[in-house]
Amino acid sequence: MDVTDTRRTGKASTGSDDDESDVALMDNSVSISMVTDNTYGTIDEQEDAKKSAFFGAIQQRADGRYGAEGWGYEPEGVLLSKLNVGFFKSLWHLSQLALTSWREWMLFLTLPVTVAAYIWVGYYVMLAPGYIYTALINDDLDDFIYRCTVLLGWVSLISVIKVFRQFITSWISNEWRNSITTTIHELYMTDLRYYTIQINAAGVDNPDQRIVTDIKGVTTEFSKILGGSAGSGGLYEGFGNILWYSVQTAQRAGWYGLVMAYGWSALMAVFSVLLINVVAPWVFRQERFEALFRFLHVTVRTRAEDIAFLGTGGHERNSVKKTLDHCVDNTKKIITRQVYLNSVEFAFGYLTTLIMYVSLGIAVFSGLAWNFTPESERAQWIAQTSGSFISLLFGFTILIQMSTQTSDFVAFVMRVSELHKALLAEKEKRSNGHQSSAGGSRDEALLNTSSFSVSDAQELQTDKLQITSPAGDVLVTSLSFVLKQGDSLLVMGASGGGKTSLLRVLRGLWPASNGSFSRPPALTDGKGGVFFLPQRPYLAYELTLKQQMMYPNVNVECNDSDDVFIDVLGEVGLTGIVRRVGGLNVIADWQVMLSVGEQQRLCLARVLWHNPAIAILDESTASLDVEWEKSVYAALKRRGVGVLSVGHRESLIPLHNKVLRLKE
Ligand SMILES: Nc1ncnc2c1ncn2[C@@H]1O[C@H](COP(=O)(O)OP(=O)(O)OP(=O)(O)O)[C@@H](O)[C@H]1O
Repeated sequence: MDVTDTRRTGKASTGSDDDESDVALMDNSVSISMVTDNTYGTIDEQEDAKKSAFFGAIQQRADGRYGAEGWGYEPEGVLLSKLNVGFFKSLWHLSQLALTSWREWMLFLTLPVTVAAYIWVGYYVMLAPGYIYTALINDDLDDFIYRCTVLLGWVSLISVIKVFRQFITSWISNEWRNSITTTIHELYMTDLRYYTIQINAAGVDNPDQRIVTDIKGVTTEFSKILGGSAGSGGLYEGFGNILWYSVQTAQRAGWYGLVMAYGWSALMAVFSVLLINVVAPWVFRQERFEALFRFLHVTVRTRAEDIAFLGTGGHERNSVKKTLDHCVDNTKKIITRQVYLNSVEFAFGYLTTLIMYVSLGIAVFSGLAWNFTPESERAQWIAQTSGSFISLLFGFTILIQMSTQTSDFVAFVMRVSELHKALLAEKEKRSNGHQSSAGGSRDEALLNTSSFSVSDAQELQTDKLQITSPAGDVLVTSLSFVLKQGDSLLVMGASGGGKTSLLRVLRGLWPASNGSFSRPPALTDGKGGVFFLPQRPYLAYELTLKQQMMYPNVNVECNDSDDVFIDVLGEVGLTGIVRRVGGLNVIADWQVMLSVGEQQRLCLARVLWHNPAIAILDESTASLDVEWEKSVYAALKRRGVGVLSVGHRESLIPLHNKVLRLKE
C-alpha cells in the first residue's frame, strides 16, 4: 500500500508490492484509492476514453498544427480562406459584433451619406471643364471667370468632404476594433477560456495574434473597403459612381456606351474574382507563419537567461531561421500569384482610356452625337461625355481593384471569425455542463460538470475520481479522499504520473473522466475557499508588491494595514525586499527584480495573506531551503489551512499528515 499516515508511523513509507488494493482506508478523514497497474481498465474502456470529445479535439489540433510541412502548417485553414459563401457568412458574423449600439449604426450610416455628397459634388467638378472649354471657344471672358469661380467653390467643398470621409473611415475602424475586440476579450478572458481554448479548440493557433493584429486588420481593411482610403475609392464610391454615371453616360453616349462600359468591366471582374482565390489562401498561411515567427522571438526574449545558461541558442537560431524561411518562401508565392492580379488591375486601368475613346468615336462617327449637339457645344459634349464615361469606368475600377486587394482581408476575417466561433463553442460546452450541476459562484458554476459540485463545507472530497489526459491516457483510475481544514495531504509519484493533472481536474481545467468531487469555491473575493498555487511562480504585470500578494483579488477593498502585509512577507523571509524595492506600493518588473526563489516566496505570501480554507500547492516550495519550507508549512498550520501539496522532496513528508503516492 502506498499511503502513509505520518501521524501514526512518524516516518515515510514506500509501501510494499504485495499490497495493492484499490481502496486504502487510512483513518476517518482520508480514504484513498490507489492507481495500480491492474486498475487501468480494459483496452476497450481505454479506447472509449480516447474517443471522448476532449481527446478528439486535441488530436485534430495536433494533426492540423504539426503537419508534414512542420510548424504553422494547417491545410484546412488555408483552403478555407477563400472569397466564397463561407467568407461572406464569416463577415456577416463579425459585422454583428461590430454594430452593437445605435451610436455605431449612426457612425456606420454617416459613411454612405458622406460618400454620396462626395459623388454629387464630384459630378459638378466633372462638368466644369466642359463649360470652361465652351467659354474659351466662344471667347467669353465673363463666362470664363464665372465658370472658374464656381469651380473653385466646388473644389473647396469636395476637399472638405474628402477630408471628412477619411476622418470618418478611420474613426469607424477604431470603433469597430474596440467593439469586436471587447466582445472577443470578454469571451476569451472569462471562465478560464484563455486556458481551455488551447486544450480544446482544434486548429485555433495563436489566439493572441488573432486578437491583437488580425482584428485590427479586419476593421482597418473593412472600413477602407467601404469608405475608401487616401489612394482609392471604396465600395460606396464604386457603386455610387456606377449608378449615377450609368444614367449620365446613357444620356450622353447612348445605350452602346453603357454596353461597352459594362461589358468591359464584367470581363475584368470575372478575371479578378477568379484570381483573388489564387492569392487569398496563401495570405492566410502567411499570417500563421508571421505569428509563429513573432512568438519564437518573444520566447527568446522572455527566456533569454534560461537559453543562455543551457547553451548557445543554436536550436533557437535554427527555429527562427526555419520560420523566417517559411515566411519568405510563402511571401514569394504571394508575390508570384499577385502578378496575375496586378496584370488584370493595371491592364484594366490603362485600357479604360482606350475604351472611352472608342465609345466616343462610335457615338460621333455613327452620327448620334452631332445630331443633337449644337456646334458651339461640341467641346462641352466631348469633355462631359468623356468625364461621365471615365467616372463610370472608375466606379468599376474601384470594385475590381478592391477585389484584388481583399486577399489580406479575407485571411483576417477567416482567422478572427474562427477564433470567435471556437470561443462560442467553448462557452456552449461549459453552459451545458452547468445545466447539469448545482451551486457556486459564476466562475465556478461555469466550470461545473456533472462530476463537480461546490460545497459549503470547508473540505475537499473526491469520490472514485478518474483522470484521463487529453491524449486519452488514463492517469488515475479511482481516487477517493476527504481533506478537511487543518488536514494536510502530500501527493507524490513519478514524474508524468498525473499529480498536476489531479490539480487540473480539481480546479476544473480538465474534466474528470469518471467519479466526482466537491470543494469550496476557488478565487472568491478576498479570503477563504480554495487557493491553487501553480508550479511556476506567476507574478502579474503592473502590480505593486502589495497587490502581488492580493492577486488575483487585486480589486477587492482591503482594510489591512501595511504591517499585515509586512508580517506575511516576514513569514516567507521576504521582509528585506520591501526596503530594497522602495516600499509595498511600488510597481516593478518582478520577474527581473526577484530571484526565482524570491518569486516563489512571494507567491507563498499570497496564500498566507488569503488565508484560504484549503491551499493546493504544486511544488510550491521547491526553490526554498528545508528550513524555510518548514517555516512556511508551520505558518499554514497556524492558520488552520487544509493543505494538499504535490512534491517530490522527502523533506515534505513529515510536514503532512497523509501521503498519497501515485504509481506509474
Ligand atoms: N495538455 C496535455 N495534453 C496531453 N497530455 C498531457 C497534457 N498535459 C499533461 N499531459 C500528460 O499527462 C501526464 C501527466 O502530467 P502531469 O503534469 O500531471 O504530471 P506530473 O505527475 O505532475 O509530473 P511532474 O512531476 O513531472 O510535474 C503526462 O504524461 C503528460 O505528458
